Amino acid sequence: MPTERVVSFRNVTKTYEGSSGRVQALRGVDLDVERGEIFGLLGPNGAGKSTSIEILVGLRRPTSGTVDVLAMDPLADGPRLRERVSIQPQHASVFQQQTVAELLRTWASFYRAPRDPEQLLTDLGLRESRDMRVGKLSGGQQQRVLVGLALVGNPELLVLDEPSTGMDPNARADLWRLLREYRRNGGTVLLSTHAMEEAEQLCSRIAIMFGGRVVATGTPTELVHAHAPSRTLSFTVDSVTGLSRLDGIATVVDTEPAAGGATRVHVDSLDSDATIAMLAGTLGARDIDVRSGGLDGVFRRLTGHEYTVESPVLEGSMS
Ligand SMILES: Nc1ncnc2c1ncn2[C@@H]1O[C@H](COP(=O)(O)OP(=O)(O)OP(=O)(O)O)[C@@H](O)[C@H]1O
Repeated sequence: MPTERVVSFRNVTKTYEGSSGRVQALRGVDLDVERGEIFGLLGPNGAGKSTSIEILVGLRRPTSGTVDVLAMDPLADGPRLRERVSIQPQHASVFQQQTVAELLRTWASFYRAPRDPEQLLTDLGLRESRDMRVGKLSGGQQQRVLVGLALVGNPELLVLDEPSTGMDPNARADLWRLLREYRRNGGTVLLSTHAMEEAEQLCSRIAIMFGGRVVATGTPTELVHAHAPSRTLSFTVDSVTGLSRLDGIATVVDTEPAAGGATRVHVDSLDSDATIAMLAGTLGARDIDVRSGGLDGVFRRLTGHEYTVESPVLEGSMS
């Protein structure tokens, strides 16, 4: 099936002039999102996710580079773009006095072909809160309302900046269901997230951002294969004397005593199939457990950091 590019960034840079100097938030971002994707931007604090999103919807002007969204320039074609692209508002604080239903109805009235606000209330798990003032809702419920405001216009492209922040697991499951259904009906989603699980389970493709650049792009599986292919296997053996047979296939990273004088062994391997065959065969290992490094492993490998690390690039502080 031919793909249709919905978003394209080419060598996009953004420099902020701040009180503590110039901050180079984007240092040459290239990004392509195709129609029908749920595309995730993943990266530590300060990587440039929000700046990219704000440029994408025309809220900020890039310092240089080219941005194309549905064949439009977000700055020059703002009003036309906003009919087809919705972004979730960042804060519910400006809507404190309205009830949830009033707010969704008002917002729906801005669009030509909105979704049914009442159905959306049900889909978002907000039916019982429909007559409550937004200011009285919990943080997670307010977050659902903000996502609802982006969805009610029934856009072609839905842009969400950390949509599941503050949501409990049920709310997050509701959100994922809604976004998958929206995609099945032809929609495209671009979202930023700090949650590896969200990126892994929800997103069809991911761009990992770090220090104002996209450092890797691919499906979650492609990224894991390319950047964190090693798996950790844990197993129990009665004797450790045979472990040397794993040389060349797996590396022992830890051992610990287990019940009945046995030993629990943890190894890393790039060839888990061969390792399992050896463990189950000659070594007589039991309780074999296999774990992938997952996107966590990819993230550590590409950024050299655990998650949520500040990484601003302060021009003034560079020699
Ligand atoms: N209005 C602004 N003025 C000056 N610097 C800014 C401004 N907005 C963002 N920055 C800086 O630009 C860099 C990128 O910020 P941005 O908010 O785009 O990152 P992010 O990946 O969205 O981070 P987070 O995960 O914390 O939301 C950071 O160093 C940030 O401090």
